[in-house]
Amino acid sequence: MTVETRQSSGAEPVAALRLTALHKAFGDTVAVDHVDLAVPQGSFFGLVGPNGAGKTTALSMAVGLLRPDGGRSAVLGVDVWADPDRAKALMGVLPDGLAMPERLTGRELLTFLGQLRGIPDHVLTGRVQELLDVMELNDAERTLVVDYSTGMRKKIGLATALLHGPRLLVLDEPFEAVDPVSAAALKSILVRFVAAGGSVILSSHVMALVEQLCDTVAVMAKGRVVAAGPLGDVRGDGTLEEAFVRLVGVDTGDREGLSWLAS
Ligand SMILES: Nc1ncnc2c1ncn2[C@@H]1O[C@H](COP(=O)(O)OP(=O)(O)OP(=O)(O)O)[C@@H](O)[C@H]1O
Repeated sequence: MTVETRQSSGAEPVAALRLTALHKAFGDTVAVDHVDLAVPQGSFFGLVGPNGAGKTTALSMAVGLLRPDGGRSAVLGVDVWADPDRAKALMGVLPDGLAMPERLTGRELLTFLGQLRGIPDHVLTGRVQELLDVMELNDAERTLVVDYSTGMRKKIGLATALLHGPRLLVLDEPFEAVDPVSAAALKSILVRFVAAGGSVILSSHVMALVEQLCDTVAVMAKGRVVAAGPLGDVRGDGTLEEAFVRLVGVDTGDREGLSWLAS
């Protein structure tokens, strides 16, 4: 598929993902408040924020899983809501709480999804085997996805996101519940994906992981982006965790209460 990699003016590269005034409210709760965000092509982008900041809602709208109340999302210049087929071919998505056909083995699931994507059989068979190898899911050859552990579900979810060779990966908490050995393997896949020109957006609560992997970050709080840019600019002289606490205004002072725990 041909996609634009430069704006028509010729100067600015097209963003891997661009959110423009993206907005969503659930009743009186404004989950995402007119968010503007540009994720540069080739970046490893970390989205962080406290619980309820709006990360999952923003990413769900960005990838076409949740209809926004307003605003736009474009992947490599392709509007996700106006041209979903083209946009979704460019993206691999690991959503929060991924629903997938569960009464299939990992191999069956990947083969089924690859066929839905129109990947020719001779290409698909090799890709499925490679993904099962890399994710170390071969030992679970006869296990149905419904019986997978949480970490195994993350791994098969990431495999489904990679299957069609996307240009952008959007991953909601990809390392949650993944053991350290598997996490190291997943990290190296993602680093290689970015080195080969792909772009990754991941949300995480683990600041050390974001600092280790990401070159660009955005901090969300109360539905808004309160800081975004190169990692070094956002964290300043301290750690990302210190910058996060400063930016979201977390109260870290001593708290009263739970005195019964000290007895
Ligand atoms: N389907 C829904 N119905 C009602 N409110 C919702 C729904 N989804 C999200 N919200 C609300 O929107 C706000 C943002 O939630 P969201 O899940 O996007 O945050 P988050 O940053 O991903 O949080 P976490 O880090 O805890 O996963 C929260 O106040 C949440 O209660």
